[in-house]
Amino acid sequence: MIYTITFNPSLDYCIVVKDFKTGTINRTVREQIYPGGKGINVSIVLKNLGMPSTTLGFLGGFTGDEIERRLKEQKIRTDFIRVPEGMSRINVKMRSGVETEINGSGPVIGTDEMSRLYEKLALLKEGDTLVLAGSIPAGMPENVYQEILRTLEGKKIRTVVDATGALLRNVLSYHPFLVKPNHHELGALFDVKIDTKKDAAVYGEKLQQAGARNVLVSMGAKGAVLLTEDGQILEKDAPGGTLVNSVGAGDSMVAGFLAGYEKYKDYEKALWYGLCAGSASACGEGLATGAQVEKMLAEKI
Ligand SMILES: Nc1ncnc2c1ncn2[C@@H]1O[C@H](COP(=O)(O)OP(=O)(O)OP(=O)(O)O)[C@@H](O)[C@H]1O
Ligand SMILES: O=P(O)(O)OC[C@@]1(O)O[C@H](CO)[C@@H](O)[C@@H]1O
Repeated sequence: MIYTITFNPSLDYCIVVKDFKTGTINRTVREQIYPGGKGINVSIVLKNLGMPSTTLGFLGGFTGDEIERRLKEQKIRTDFIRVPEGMSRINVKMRSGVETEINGSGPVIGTDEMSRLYEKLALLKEGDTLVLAGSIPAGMPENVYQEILRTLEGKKIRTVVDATGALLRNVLSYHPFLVKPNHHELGALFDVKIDTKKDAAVYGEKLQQAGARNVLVSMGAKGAVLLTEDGQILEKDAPGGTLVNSVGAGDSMVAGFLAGYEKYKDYEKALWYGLCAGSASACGEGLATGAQVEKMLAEKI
């Protein structure tokens, strides 16, 4: 079974505003609301690609209820822990020529709720996959991802981490199966600017040297570089298409990679699956559907 953890789920309020201006009233020309948070997005795209998963994490308030209701509506298995105070955040994603995002900080997670998460994680079995993705709520220690990987050590659970900064750096020595920074996030870890696939490979290799088994560096419209545990460096352009909404493109790529790897046990095909899922999300409204990904796979492989 695949499990995704979203520490800080959200309702993504996606709006289109014509000529947005600060300091005045702007009105939307289009608005949509989706359940969000990186782990949740991975679960949604996995479901769209025919792979079941269970969403773990923390929810609070009426926004938390709505996130869960929408996931259940999509027949996605949920096993969230409720926080007694505060509400899950609403993240604003605005398109007005460019994309602007305002992400909330989310409710405080208490020690009781954290213990309940560890109880759930203790039930994971050999062969399961755990995806840790996204930011953590304010006040939570930055070693939390590392602690989770530490408790799973030796259990033969495949771990995937899509996080930034210290959250990512701290897990590397626990040999995650996959880490997926984008090129900006990878550059920030080493205080460099990464613009080319060659540089992405150079710095991606440093993550492998620090312990990651496979490193997938996504580069937006430019595609991605995959460094595999068997020593391959695979570079691939993204399938073409016009950007509509990049929210969740990276999460879709993680889902596509996992689905492709599960299906073919082949890194090159998994990379291509990931790219097609990422691009199908980026070039359409909402997250990639199974049909959109299939269409891209069929056209370009
Ligand atoms: N403008 C685009 N055109 C086509 N494909 C895109 C575009 N942007 C992203 N993608 C696809 O999605 C994948 C992941 O994108 P990106 O590198 O932006 O991830 P990310 O920064 O983690 O995304 P996000 O944080 O927006 O979810 C890319 O490798 C590519 O396949
Ligand atoms: O604040 P975080 O946890 O880093 O990112 C949260 C978020 O921006 O990531 C997803 C897209 O990847 C959205 O659904 C969600 O709003």
